[in-house]
Amino acid sequence: MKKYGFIGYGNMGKMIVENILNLKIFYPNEMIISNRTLSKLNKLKKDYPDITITDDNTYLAKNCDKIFIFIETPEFKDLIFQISPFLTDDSHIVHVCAGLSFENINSFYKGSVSQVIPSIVSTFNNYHNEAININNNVNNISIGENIDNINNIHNINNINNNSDINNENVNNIHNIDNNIDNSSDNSSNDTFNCFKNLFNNKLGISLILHTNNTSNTDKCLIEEIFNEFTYIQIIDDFELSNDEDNDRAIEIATILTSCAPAFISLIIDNLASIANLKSENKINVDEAKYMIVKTFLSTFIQVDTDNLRTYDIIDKTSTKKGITEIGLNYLDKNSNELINELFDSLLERYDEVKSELNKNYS
Ligand SMILES: NC(=O)C1=CN([C@@H]2O[C@H](COP(=O)(O)OP(=O)(O)OC[C@H]3O[C@@H](n4cnc5c(N)ncnc54)[C@H](OP(=O)(O)O)[C@@H]3O)[C@@H](O)[C@H]2O)C=CC1
Ligand SMILES: O=C(O)[C@@H]1CCC=N1
Repeated sequence: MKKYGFIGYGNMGKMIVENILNLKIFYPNEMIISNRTLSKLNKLKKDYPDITITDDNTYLAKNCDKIFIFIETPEFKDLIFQISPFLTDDSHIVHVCAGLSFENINSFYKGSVSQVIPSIVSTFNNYHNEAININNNVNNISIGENIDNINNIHNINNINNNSDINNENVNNIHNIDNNIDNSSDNSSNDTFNCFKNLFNNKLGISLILHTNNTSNTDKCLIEEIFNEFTYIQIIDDFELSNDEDNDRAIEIATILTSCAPAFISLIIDNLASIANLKSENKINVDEAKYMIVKTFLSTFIQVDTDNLRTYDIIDKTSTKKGITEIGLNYLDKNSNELINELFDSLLERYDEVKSELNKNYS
């Protein structure tokens, strides 16, 4: 029986592997995890003795058809060269490498490939107990139930309509334990629990793309796995179209979903330190952060649930002859340029990364 293989246990690999384990999507004994530095996997092995760990990617490739690759983008080609002797017609490669196009890969590997662009904010593993509680709810949802709700991004076909969610592979995703003890709940995690419940136990967005030689069974398996813990957006079957507009759309979507958590965090930090300075230390940085985060979170929830639209919030906050309006005018005048320049610098960086990849992959 082939296992599920996961190569690379850094930020993305660790998050996704731990989500899969915490949410009991696969049994540990059907997973092989490989990392260049084997010692990084010691804790995982201690926590899940039935999991197989290795630093030998060829061993993993021999024993797995479905292989998830979480290594740095420039390392991808060498890895495929290393494991390709062991890949078969049943192999399916799933990678998370930002900037790597199907065209790049097609120049040296013709098998079926999916690309997933995850986001660090889909992390459930820091909340292990809560994640187990989530599983209680997840178990009540038939796998794939939310797939109908998936949005697509403009110009790009939506989810594969003929995916069969009852197919054999999807049945390999297990939610093992239905009898979860909720007593581990504690009040310090109330916000996180409320948030999870509000958002159907999902955090962050994962963008998903498949090559058109990917079977519906394989597409469905990947979509179902990520659908368990993130909102998924399928960008389907446009690969190898050599359409630069599509590339840009994916890059922008990546910036909005994958890079943005870092930008938002930086804004929180800067707001907090300036609040601390301006209040002459009367509000310390942690207090300021608390106020900012709770306010951001509540604003996002209002907008996300359509309870209050952005327009309503702007309008209802700016009391006539009040204070907010001055700030709104200032931000409106100055933030467009800042955001424009931010996008320009990120897209410029994308072009550099792509040109480097094109050189190496032609
Ligand atoms: N970080 C993010 O928020 C996002 C990242 N991505 C993409 O995910 C990919 C990984 O990023 P990230 O997780 O941040 O990177 P990290 O550097 O945190 O992790 C990379 C991991 O891959 C391991 N590795 C590298 N080469 C090999 C190899 N040949 N065999 C086995 N293991 C190997 C490294 O091992 P070692 O321990 O020896 O260094 C390391 O643990 C990138 O392509 C990035 O574009 C996509 C969306 C979001
Ligand atoms: O910074 C990066 O390259 C990765 C891809 C998107 C988010 N982090």
